[in-house]
Parts: sequence; structure tokens; C-alpha cells
Amino acid sequence: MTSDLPVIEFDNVCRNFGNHAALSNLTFSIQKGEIVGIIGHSGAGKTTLLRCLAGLEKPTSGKVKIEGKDIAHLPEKALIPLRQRIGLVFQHFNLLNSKNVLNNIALPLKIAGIPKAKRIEKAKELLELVGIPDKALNYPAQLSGGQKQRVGIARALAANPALLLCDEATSALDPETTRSIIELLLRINQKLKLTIVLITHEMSVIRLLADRVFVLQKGKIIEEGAVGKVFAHPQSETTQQLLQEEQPSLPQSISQNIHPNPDRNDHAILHVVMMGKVVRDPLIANLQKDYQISAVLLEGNITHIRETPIGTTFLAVPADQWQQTITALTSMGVETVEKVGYVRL
Ligand SMILES: Nc1ncnc2c1ncn2[C@@H]1O[C@H](COP(=O)(O)OP(=O)(O)OP(=O)(O)O)[C@@H](O)[C@H]1O
Repeated sequence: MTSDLPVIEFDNVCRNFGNHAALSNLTFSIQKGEIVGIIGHSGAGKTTLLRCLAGLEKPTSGKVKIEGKDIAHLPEKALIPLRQRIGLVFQHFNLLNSKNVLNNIALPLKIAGIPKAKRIEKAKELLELVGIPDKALNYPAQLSGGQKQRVGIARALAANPALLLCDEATSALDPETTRSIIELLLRINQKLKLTIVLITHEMSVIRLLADRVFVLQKGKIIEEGAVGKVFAHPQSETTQQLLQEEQPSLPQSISQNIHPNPDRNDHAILHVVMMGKVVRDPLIANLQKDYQISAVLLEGNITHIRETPIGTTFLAVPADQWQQTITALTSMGVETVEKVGYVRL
């Protein structure tokens, strides 16, 4: 395999269930070391896509290539070694309760016929990597949810996979534990240069973990790109809906009274999105100082995509100064600024 060959390539993949197209002409590629998040409403095709990637589901047509090999058309026997290149992490961990932690982790190696001493050595190494070396002899019932998921991740890594697939891997965990599992996945991604594809309904997980995001709707990718870009400027209605809980919105007392044309003494409302350094700049003070524009902050918040701050605010400025404000804010380096309408404050 050459280093720039994508780890994953989907070429015109369709998966039908009867007359229903769960995946429809999907074409994309994912490079080694990338972390890609897949989001979409229920029934959009996320699980089907992940199952096709894992070789658990055969596409009706098209090619699914992992490290250049088309797994969609391999006979079952030839799929076995390829499946070992793919680690799976599940929402409910799927550990065997009758086996201790070390033996759970070593199980894929046992199935692959690796001698006992070697697989236990590897399992110990992985337990160290996921940060719970002292739990080797414990049974799953004696572990917290976060510890169980660490074991699930260690097991997924046992056969040195090229690809880790995470299906709602943090959805059963509390926010603090979710954060620690995200940090673990990021560390593993960097240390092992592991490619990770994750499905989640938690947008905060995508923000902290993924480099790129695919938005699925009715089996098609309707929006795709760097998480920062897509989350800062969601184009499709679906993406906007999925992000809605995360976005600040105007207080009802204002949003109810917005109108499209200005009356005398109205203010124009501007929706401003900023990324990076500019978030820390005193924009309102600068508007006043450099442009003599008095802006009022109506609503706003700051979130982070990895280390990059994203600021979203609604400002009100005198109605006759909205164009000048947009020009000024753009020259200050904000990502986007749009007029939402007019209101009497
Ligand atoms: N084995 C199956 N037989 C018939 N229809 C199926 C099967 N698997 C999935 N589907 C259908 O394909 C579509 C996509 O399902 P899929 O489970 O991939 O969606 P999803 O985005 O993962 O949804 P969710 O978020 O609810 O898990 C749905 O309409 C579903 O009903």
C-alpha cells in the first residue's frame, strides 16, 4: 500500500432493502489518520454505511475498498483477514461477562490463532494504552461504563487494525466520561495514525473528535467538509436542524417581532459567526471606536472545535448602518455576517 492510498474508498455504493434505498450512490474517500464523523437523522443510513464499511453488509452495487481491496465482492473466507483490519467499538461495549478484562481484549487474537502467551502480552500492552492496567483481572460487571468502553477500545485495537469504527461509542456515558473517551481516541489516533469513522447523535463529540463530517440524508451525503466549516456555516436544513440545540437563538421576545423592512428608529439584527483568534477581539468596542457604530449584543456563545473557538452572536445596530457594519466586521475577519431582519428595541 502506498502511503497516499485512501484507507477507505466508496465508489457509487448503493444498498437497497427491497424497494428502499438505504444508501444511494455514495462516493467518497477517507485518508489514513483522518477522523470522520457521520451524522444524520434517524433512518438516514448511518448504520448501513458503517456496516458496509465493516464488511457486515454487502452493497447492492458499487465498491467498498479498504486499503485498496474491494471488500464488497470478496467471498466470506477472504473477508476474515480483512475484517481484522477493522476494529469495532459499540455503544453498549459488547464485552463477554464470563471473561476477565485481559481475556476480553485477547479474544480477537485467540480467534486469529495467536498463541496464548503472545496474546496476553498484547492485551496487557493495550490495557496500558487505554489507561486501566490495574483492571486486567476484573470482570466487566466490576467496571464503570467508561472503563468498559476502554476495554472495548482495547479489544478493537487488538489485531492492529487500520480502521476503527465507532457506533455511538460515547452515547451511554456521562459527559465527563465521554470527554475522557474522546481524549483517549484522539491520543490513539495520533499515536497509531489510526483512521477513525464514528457515528454519533452527539454534535459535541463530532466537534471535539472529528476532522471531517458527512451529513447523511436518505442514503446520500448532502453536506461534507471540515467540521469547523460545516458547523460554522451549515448549508442544508438537515445540518441546521442537527446543530440547532448547539446554536444560540434569539430570545423569543425579539424573534417574534422581527420584520423584513425597517421602520423609523429600528435596529437591524446581524447574525455573526467567528472562528479562531477573532473570537477574542473586542469587536463591539472596535465598531464604536473605528466606525462610530453602536452595536448591542443580543445573544451569543462560544464553542470549540478541537482547540479552535467558534463564536456565534446576534448584534443589533442602527438600521441605516447595517451595510457599513457588515463591511467593518468582514474587514475585522469574522467568518460570516448576515442580516436577519429589523426590530424595534
Ligand atoms: N435489514 C434491514 N431490512 C430492511 N430495512 C432496513 C434494514 N436495515 C436498515 N433498513 C432501512 O434502511 C434505512 C437506513 O437505516 P439505518 O439503520 O442505516 O439508519 P440510521 O441512520 O443508522 O438510523 P438510526 O439513527 O435510527 O440508527 C432505514 O429506512 C431502515 O428502515
